[in-house]
Formats: sequence, C-alpha cells, structure tokens
Amino acid sequence: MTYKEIYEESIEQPEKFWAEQADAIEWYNKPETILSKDENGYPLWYKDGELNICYLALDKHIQDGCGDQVAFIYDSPVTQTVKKYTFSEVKTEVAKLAGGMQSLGLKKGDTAIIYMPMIPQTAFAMLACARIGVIHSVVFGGFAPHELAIRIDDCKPRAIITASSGIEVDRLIAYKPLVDQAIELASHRPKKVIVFNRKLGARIPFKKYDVDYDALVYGSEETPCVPVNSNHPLYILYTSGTTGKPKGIVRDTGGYAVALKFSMKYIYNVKEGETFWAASDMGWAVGHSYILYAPLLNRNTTIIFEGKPIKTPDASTFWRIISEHKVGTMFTAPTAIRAIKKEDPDGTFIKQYDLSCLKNQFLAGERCDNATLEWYQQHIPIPVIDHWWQTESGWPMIANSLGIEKMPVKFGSATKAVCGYDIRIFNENGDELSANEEGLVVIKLPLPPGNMLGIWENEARFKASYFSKFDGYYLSGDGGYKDEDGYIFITGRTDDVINVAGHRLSTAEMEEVVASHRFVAECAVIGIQDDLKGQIPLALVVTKLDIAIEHYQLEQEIIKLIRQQIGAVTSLRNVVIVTRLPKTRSGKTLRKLLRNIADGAEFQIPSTIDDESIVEEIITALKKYKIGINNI
Ligand SMILES: CCC(=O)SCCNC(=O)CCNC(=O)[C@H](O)C(C)(C)COP(=O)(O)OP(=O)(O)OC[C@H]1O[C@@H](n2cnc3c(N)ncnc32)[C@H](O)[C@@H]1OP(=O)(O)O
Repeated sequence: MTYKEIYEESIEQPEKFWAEQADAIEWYNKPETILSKDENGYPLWYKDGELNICYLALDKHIQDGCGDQVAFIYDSPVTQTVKKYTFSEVKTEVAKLAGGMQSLGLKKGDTAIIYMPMIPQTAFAMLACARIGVIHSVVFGGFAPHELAIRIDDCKPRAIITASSGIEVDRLIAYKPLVDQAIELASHRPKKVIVFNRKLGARIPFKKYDVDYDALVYGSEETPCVPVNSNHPLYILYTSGTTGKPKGIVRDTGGYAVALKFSMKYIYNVKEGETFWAASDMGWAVGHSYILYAPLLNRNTTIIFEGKPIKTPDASTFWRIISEHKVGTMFTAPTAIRAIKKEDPDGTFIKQYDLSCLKNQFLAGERCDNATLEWYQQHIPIPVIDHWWQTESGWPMIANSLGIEKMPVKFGSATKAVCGYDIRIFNENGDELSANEEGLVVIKLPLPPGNMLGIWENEARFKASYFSKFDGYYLSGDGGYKDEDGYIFITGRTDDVINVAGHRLSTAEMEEVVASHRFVAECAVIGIQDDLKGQIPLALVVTKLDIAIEHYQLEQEIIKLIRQQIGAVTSLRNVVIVTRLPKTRSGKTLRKLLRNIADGAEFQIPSTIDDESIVEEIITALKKYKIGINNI
C-alpha cells in the first residue's frame, strides 16, 4: 500500500486502523473498546486493555528465546567504558530493583523521580518503575535544584532515584548534594532517596532517607510484572510552557506501546535485532521514547551514550560509535551535527570509519537548517530525514515514513503527516489556510494513540494550553505551512517557548529569575538566532533608578542566577541594559518586535506601540553590546 492509502485509512477509520496496530503487541487483556472519551471529552485509547510495558520490553523477548541478545550498549567516552547488557541481564537487575522498591513501600500508582546521568542504571530505574506500575518522572540532569524542587512539589514522589555524579565532558557533577538541596527547597518530602554510587570520587552526603542502590538490588528478590490498565500513567515528563511553571505531561501505557511499535516499523523502518541509536538524554522525550521504550519493544539493541558529539574526545565520537556498534539507524538533534561540522568541516574524521552499516539518519528536536542537512548528505550519502514531534505527542507527527514509502526529501520540510495525525494550518480565527500560507499548526482530534493523557493533576491548564483556542483541535504552539503536495514546513514557535540546542525552554521562566535580581526593575527574555544552538536566550533589562553597577558585573550576576535557578542548559550568555522596553499602550512588552530587531529580520513597528522612539534606543543598545545578527 502507498503512504496515501495507509494515511487516509488512519484518518477515515481510526478505530479499525489502531485496532489492527494493537495486535502488534501482547496484552494481558486485549482491549475491546478501541477509542472512547474520558469524562472531559478527551479521546482515550484502548480503555479496557491491560498490559505491562516492562514485560513487553524485556520478559517477552526472553520468553521468545532472545534473552542473550544485547539490549543495551553503554558507551561512555567520559569514563572510557563500553559495557553490554543482554535482555536477560537487564531483566534480572530490573526485576530485583523493582522488588527492592516494593520493599521500600513503593506500589502501583505512586510516583518516583529519577534524576540521573546517562548510565544504564537510569534505564533500569525507569523499567523497574514500569514493572510495578510506579509512575516515573525523569528530570534532566542539567536542571538545577530549584527546578527539581518544582517537580518534587508537583508530582509528590514517594522516592527519588539518583546517582552519585554525572560527568560533563571533564567536569564531575555531584548529583546527591543537588538532590538534597532540592528536597530542602521543596514542601513535599519523599520517603526514600535511592543512590547509585558510581565510585568516581563525588561527595555523597548521607541523609536518613538514603538507600544504597547496589545493596537494594543485591538484597532483593526478582518481582514479576504488575498488569496495569492501558490508561495507567507510565510517566510524567515535564516540559516548558508559556508560563514559569513547567507542564507535567502524562503518558499512558497501552496507546504509547502501540504507537512506539508502529513507529519503529512504519517510520524508522527498523527490523527486530538491529542496533538503533538515539543520541539524546533520557531526560527528554527522545530519551524516553527512542533510547528506551521503542527500541526495547521492537527488540533492538539500543545505545546509552554518556558523552558529547565533540570534545569527548573529539568530533569523531559519533562515527566511532556507529561503526563499532554497527548502528543501522541513528537519531540526533541538528545542533549535534552543527557542532561536529564546526570542528570538522571537511569531514576528515568521517573518512576514518566504515559507516556502511548506517542506513538512515533521523533529525529532530529543533528546526533543521539546510546547510546542516547538505553537509551531512555530502559526507555521508544516506537518507537524512528531518522529522517533527513534541514532548506532548511522544512520537513523530510529521515524517518521511520510510517503512511505508520513502518520499523525496524537500529541504526545510519534515515531509508529511504521520498516520493518525490530521494536521491543518489555521489562521488566528480558526479558518483553514490554503497551500503555502503560513499559520498555526493544529491537529484535529482525536490525536492517535501515544499522545499525552493530560497535564499532571491540572485539567484546567491542559484544556487552556491545547484545546481552548480551537474547539476540537490540538494547538501545537508551532507555526508552519503546507505546500501544494502536502509537505509540511514548520517555521518555529508562535509563543514564548524557545529551543536552545534542542532543549525546549520557557522565556517566561527565565524572566521570573532575571526580574528577581535586586537591581532589575523590569526585563524581557527573548530567543535570538545562534549558529550553533539554533536559538539562545537574550535578556534585556531595565535597572532600578540610581543603581551604579558595571554592565559586566550585572551580566555575570544574572547569568549566575539563571544557572543556579534553572540550570546551565539555558545557555544565557548576554544581558543588555536598556532604558526602556517597547510596549503596547496597554503595557504588553513587544517581544516579537525585539526578536526581529535582534535577529536582523524585517520588522514593522506595531501601531499599538506606546512610544516609537524606543525602537531606536533598543537598536543602539544592541549595537553597543554587539548583540544580534546582520544589520546591527
Ligand atoms: C522531538 C521531541 C524533542 O524535542 S525531545 C528533545 C530533543 N533534544 C535533544 O535531544 C537535545 C539535543 N542536544 C544535545 O544533546 C546537546 O545540546 C548537545 C548537542 C550534545 C551539546 O551539548 P552541550 O555541549 O553540553 O551543550 P548544551 O547546550 O546542551 O549545554 C549547555 C550547558 O549545560 C550543561 N549541561 C548539559 N547537559 C547537562 C547535564 N546532563 N548535567 C549537567 N549539565 C549539563 C553543559 O555542560 C553546558 O554547560 P556550560 O555552559 O558549558 O557550563
């Protein structure tokens, strides 16, 4: 069947389509109700199905006689370690850890936060939670204690699972003191903190709530998988929104398992037994879906990479891993390729490795620029597939579905809607736009299986964020257009969320922190273009009257504050002092105007502006600090 036939069937007969796909996984109780609605009218998939995703990821493959296949390859250039774990080995450790967690009182429906670096124990912890129906919430290690505390107070974990340290290139980052600090800052008190000691010399302050990971596993019996309902939350994953507080995206179990299995076959075109590598972090949606669950569900070997595309030790690392571990399909963010391209523009390292095993390269996490795509294609002549999805969706929404039909690539487009996604382009009034007209990217309900169930304990925010603007449609927050062939081009966020090196961050959250500086009267944080990271934040601040502080000192203090409160991952490097911010007559800061000025894009001064002369002041300030592109 062609893409057009399969796609149309998925849209016209969603129940039939997804009932067939549900047969690709094993259920304890096969669902009879395929599509229904919850009490708020939001679509639910496989309401009466029962399964366990840890069973599907591990036990099933052992029962099928594949226990000796390698499940994980842990490749850590920062500790110079390569270690392989078979499905049987992983299952034993996970089942014992799960048993240990039960002995600590954790049970189905409890929540547990996982704050760990890129090591196998992170995956074991996630799978152990899934095994006993504990809802995990992995927090990216680059977030500071304050951010961790916000998540502790929101999802109220019974336990936190952490490790003694992470390694950032050559810096040892002690995690345990950060966890202790976060618990101090939070109102909620987790009962236990399970600590995996990596024995790398990091300080591990002892607290009464601590439990040693190794001792827990060693002293526990293996525990079987606990069946859960299809809509039992598998995890909560926080993502940035337009307000300061992150949104706890809740993922179901059954729909997610079906969607991931479907994606491995029909989008990524990956066969069971092959090696699949998503070079991301377990703390992001890519990590959950494509380092852990999808490859394991599909019985693929997956790589846990503790390193960076450059500097660990150099720009050859990706190519070494691909050739050494025979990676068939790879997934990374464009920013990683840009970093490699900058270090090795002629692709000298690429020529040193046999990359004949690599069939396809997928890119996502941020908009991919043509120069990066072309460079990759020139040096590694395999299909380079840009695809688009979000934390909310959990799996791709726009892609070149290679397992169905490979379509020609158009630069700048992630190709066409994936099966199940009825994607439209609307204007502000909810009218559908014609080909090549840019507008808001929306998706007609029902979203297919695997998409978020809601925002953790916040139905009102769930509705307001995604469904209140256009009744019956999911508002993605991205802008874009469709061409006459149905190819979709995503042009970027339409709100104040920015994407820094593939990390989705909220400028509103950064503004709250910048505004808390004792000398700042008011501020605006905007995302501006950056050659390497795609976007970086820029803070424009108005200082309080009669404040005598050197620009450099204020900048350093604000940068430090942001790193302490949110984390280094924000990459805030520049603070510009301005006398006023451009506002509408009703007092709203004109952030889009600021962005356009800084990016050197064409801009029109909105008629609602309070005082036009501020524009000149901003241009002068940006010139003074040499910030911005092109025309500054
Ligand atoms: C499709 C659905 C989705 O969008 S899911 C999200 C997909 N996004 C991704 O996969 C992210 C892709 N990006 C990356 O993997 C990294 O940015 C790559 C390309 C590897 C570059 O890493 P790096 O050189 O560290 O730059 P960065 O901008 O990520 O980091 C900025 C500063 O933050 C720090 N940082 C980063 N990670 C951690 C961590 N786990 N623990 C502690 N600190 C961390 C970095 O060290 C860096 O710090 P500094 O500013 O140099 O002091």
